[in-house]
Amino acid sequence: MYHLLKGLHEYLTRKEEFSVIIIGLDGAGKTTLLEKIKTLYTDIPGLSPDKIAPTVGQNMGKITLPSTILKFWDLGGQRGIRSIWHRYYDDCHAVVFVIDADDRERLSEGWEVFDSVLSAPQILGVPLLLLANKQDSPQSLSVEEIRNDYEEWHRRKLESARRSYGEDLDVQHRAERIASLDVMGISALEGTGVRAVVDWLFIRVQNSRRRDEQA
Ligand SMILES: Nc1nc2c(ncn2[C@@H]2O[C@H](COP(=O)(O)OP(=O)(O)OP(=O)(O)O)[C@@H](O)[C@H]2O)c(=O)[nH]1
Ligand SMILES: [Mg+2]
Repeated sequence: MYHLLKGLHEYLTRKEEFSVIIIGLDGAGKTTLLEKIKTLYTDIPGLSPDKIAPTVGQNMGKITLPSTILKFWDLGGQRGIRSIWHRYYDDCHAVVFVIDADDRERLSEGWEVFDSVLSAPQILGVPLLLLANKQDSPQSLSVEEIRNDYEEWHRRKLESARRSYGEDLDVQHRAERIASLDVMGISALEGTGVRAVVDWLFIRVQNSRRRDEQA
């Protein structure tokens, strides 16, 4: 009887675990975001920003939500480390791409990398969120400006690709993904917008799981 009740209790209180990867260029604020998420959602506060060093490899953090555990993988963004990202693609349920909206000089480098993430076959159907970080900085580009900048960059890239190689078969699919792309503004440093990001992830991982089950 005890085992039966224990089993029933475990069944009723079980939590499903989903993996979220946080990627983007070095210095975009990924680890600052993960540490802020830990502070807001766990009993153990995350590292304060002055204790955060560039990530060599990965950091992991878990948070518990109603019937759900979100497991975050914050991956190093330096050029030489980006080659490990793809190893996490097969097992992730959502992708968060962080852009430094305060660093105009590295925007096109960021879009180049973002574009390769968008076209990675393993994550074509996975929920993807673009974050315009550092909104606390007065010079930072707004969410609208970030979206426009990416669309403009992408349009220019397509034009030059068309000139060199003709029409790309993948264009239609990519255009749809960009049109439905969600972009949110946050300050990982101050925590503004961070709860909205976690809410978005919570809803999207549940919805995409349901679609998997129906398929
Ligand atoms: N003003 C401001 N600065 C931020 C914000 N988020 C991060 N930073 C700063 O940006 C710098 C880089 O932050 P990290 O979190 O280490 O960046 P990262 O994306 O993890 O970098 P890598 O680990 O090298 O890939 C640090 O000096 C942070 O304090 C933010 O929201 N606002
Ligand atoms: Mg880091």
